[in-house]
Amino acid sequence: MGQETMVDVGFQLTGDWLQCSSKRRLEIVSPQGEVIGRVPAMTREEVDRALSKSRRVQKEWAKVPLYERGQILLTWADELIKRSDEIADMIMKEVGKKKSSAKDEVTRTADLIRYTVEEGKRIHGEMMKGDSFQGGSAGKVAIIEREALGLVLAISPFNYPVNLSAAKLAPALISGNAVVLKPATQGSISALLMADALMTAGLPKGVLHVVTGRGSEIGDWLVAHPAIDMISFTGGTKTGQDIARKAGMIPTVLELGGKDPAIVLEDADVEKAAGQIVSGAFSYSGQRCTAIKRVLVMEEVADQLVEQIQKKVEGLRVGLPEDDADVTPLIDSASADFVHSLILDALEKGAVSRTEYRKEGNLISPTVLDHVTEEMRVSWEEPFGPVLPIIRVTSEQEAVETANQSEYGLQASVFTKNMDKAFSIASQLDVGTVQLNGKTERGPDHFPFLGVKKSGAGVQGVRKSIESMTREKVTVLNL
Ligand SMILES: NC(=O)C1=CN([C@@H]2O[C@H](COP(=O)(O)OP(=O)(O)OC[C@H]3O[C@@H](n4cnc5c(N)ncnc54)[C@H](OP(=O)(O)O)[C@@H]3O)[C@@H](O)[C@H]2O)C=CC1
Ligand SMILES: O=C(O)[C@H](O)COP(=O)(O)O
Repeated sequence: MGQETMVDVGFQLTGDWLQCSSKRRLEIVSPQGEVIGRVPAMTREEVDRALSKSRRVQKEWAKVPLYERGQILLTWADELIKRSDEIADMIMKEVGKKKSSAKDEVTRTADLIRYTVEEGKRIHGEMMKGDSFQGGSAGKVAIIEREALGLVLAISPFNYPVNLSAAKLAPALISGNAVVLKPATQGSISALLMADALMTAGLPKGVLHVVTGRGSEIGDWLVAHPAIDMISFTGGTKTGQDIARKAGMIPTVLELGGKDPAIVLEDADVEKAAGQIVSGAFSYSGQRCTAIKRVLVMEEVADQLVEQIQKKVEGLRVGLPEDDADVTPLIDSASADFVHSLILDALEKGAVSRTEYRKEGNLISPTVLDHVTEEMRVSWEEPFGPVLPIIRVTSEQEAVETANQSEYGLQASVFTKNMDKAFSIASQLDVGTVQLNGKTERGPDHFPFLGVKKSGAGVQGVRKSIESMTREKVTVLNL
């Protein structure tokens, strides 16, 4: 893709850069409000055309020896590293992530692809003999293999446009699936650059299609398309619920919203906890599903913790991604207005701001709200922005109950030096993952990653993703 096509990119159809027949384009507007490019708004007919050959192409791809599929993916990882500056630059412009984090996203993606290839090669299936079951015969032998599901629909969100797309593509492709990727509209140029690196690496034409267009316009068409065999979605809870309803019997993995609490007990290393909480709450301006989105702190250490948090927040750089600021403008004005409304609601209801609150366009200063109570929306709603509510509690039981009252259940952190208490609290929390004395986060990427309640269904993480995109196939030998 040359420099001019960066401004007006085509879409990936059967491995070629094509322009849409409809000539309709979507403008990609940066968080600072600048138009940085245009992508095609594909029509339903074009989506149909893209998907119609997928089944045949997938069957051919699944026959390519696993080692060779792996080599293509490894070349893709190398290619991403070669182009990491260009891709990181686009991530920075398109979704407003600071350059160093954008670069980390590309490196992390290459690492994830390499690990996926290793893991994919080690999935060998199993063999069972009938005589281990009462009355069964040793002459009956089951060979259990894992085979690709077919065509995987990967739908990714804006906040990791490269990493969360590749985290679906790599496991799908290593196990012999074809993929149609629908990236978030804001983030789609970065995703297309990533896909271009994969085509350069030698992925056969038609194994991957990248479909651009508003989810609200083509999403339903894609999700309910008869060619789709599996859906891997990361994004908001409401969108995920809609998809689950429309997908019917198609297997789905959904990674959705969160309201991750950090529980701080009276014996915690308060300074360490504050450092982890600030990094967990404010990196990429809080636009992470795993961001710490509320603190539940024991009254005895609350003042001390708040003071440490405040000090560390004052050290955050607020500004533009180009200046490598920690807190940068939010993805769009709707998000910024939503976060603003949560902060105002809390302040009106008596929360005390420990930081000076400012909003300029989509840039919201990192905001620490103390004495937050359950009447305030920010106690329960996911801001996806740089605001941290502090809720003071008087017992561990209260902390656990408040944590579990959320409709979300992605992750939680517990800070304490008492490991017995830590494990006891962890066992009571209704979440996918509990981090003891560390911030909530997805990585390392080979760990299982999942949400319960409205945070998701199914599990990602390299091996788990491969398993979710394959099924068992049993052949029985009757000797
Ligand atoms: N648990 C997890 O792993 C993660 C969860 N998230 C969650 O995602 C949200 C923020 O991401 P955001 O991108 O705004 O989420 P959205 O749910 O708005 O969008 C996610 C993806 O879904 C697409 N989409 C929108 N409507 C439909 C539809 N009807 N059918 C099919 N696809 C559709 C979007 O396309 P388009 O952009 O064109 O609208 C985009 O590609 C937060 O709630 C966050 O917590 C984010 C990252 C990780
Ligand atoms: O998209 C997200 O927010 C994630 O999947 C979380 O990833 P992270 O914990 O590595 O930021």
